[in-house]
Amino acid sequence: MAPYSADARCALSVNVNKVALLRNTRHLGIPSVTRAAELCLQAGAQGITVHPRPDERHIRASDVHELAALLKAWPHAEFNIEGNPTHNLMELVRTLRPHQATFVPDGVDQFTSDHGWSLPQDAERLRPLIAECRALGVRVSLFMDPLPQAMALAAALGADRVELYTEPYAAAHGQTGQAEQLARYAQAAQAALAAGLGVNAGHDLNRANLTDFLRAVPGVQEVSIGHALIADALELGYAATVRDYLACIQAAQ
Ligand SMILES: CC(=O)[C@@H](O)[C@H](O)COP(=O)(O)O
Ligand SMILES: NCC(=O)COP(=O)(O)O
Repeated sequence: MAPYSADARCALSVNVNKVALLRNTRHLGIPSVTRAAELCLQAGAQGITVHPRPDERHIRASDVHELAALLKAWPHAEFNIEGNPTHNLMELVRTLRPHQATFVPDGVDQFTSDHGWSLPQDAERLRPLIAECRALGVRVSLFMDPLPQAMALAAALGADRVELYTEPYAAAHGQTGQAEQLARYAQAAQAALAAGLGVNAGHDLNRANLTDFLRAVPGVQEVSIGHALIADALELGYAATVRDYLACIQAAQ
């Protein structure tokens, strides 16, 4: 894994879960998930993220296969598949070998992702699954709360990166607790970098809070953004929305 360089720009990976959620409310196949991904890539997004949950409430296994096929035409873009590796994630990783697998400790019926892995408690379950992904050439990112003391444990498991769960920061943005949250995330990122891990971030990031986060938290290589970005795209269109988010990232460089 190449170490993070200060001049590396943070990549935008668009999570298209919510396009699938809308698509699934009728049997018409619209809005198209692959078309949404293609338009976001054409506008400059550096990757596509999906979280195919076991109940297929939004992204279905068929979507994941179709997106993998689409991304073959975008060699510089990355495919990030999120999920719980003890549920349905590994079958997709073994078959499709995405650039990155993000391990998320969600339960089957969970409303949305709302916490990271508990280390060392989860360590021994994760270790062989991380090793299998790496043997397949798939980068592993662990979805983590911003706990500095957990970062060395994540690295010791063989993870390549952590994804900092950013909902607590997003909830505090624009409030009195914003600076305290940013300090938490900066400390966690510094601990991750010191442990040789790459740093990703995601959950409830949006155009209002993204630049402040990237200015305060060092070394973020990738943000995966879905809910707010797709909501913005309903108003602005995919291309203009992606360009706005890229501008938010650029403003922090
Ligand atoms: C792991 C994470 O924070 C999100 O990527 C998650 O995929 C959101 O899932 P829903 O889109 O089902 O809320
Ligand atoms: N890993 C975070 C992600 O992919 C999207 O999260 P959100 O922007 O939908 O909250």
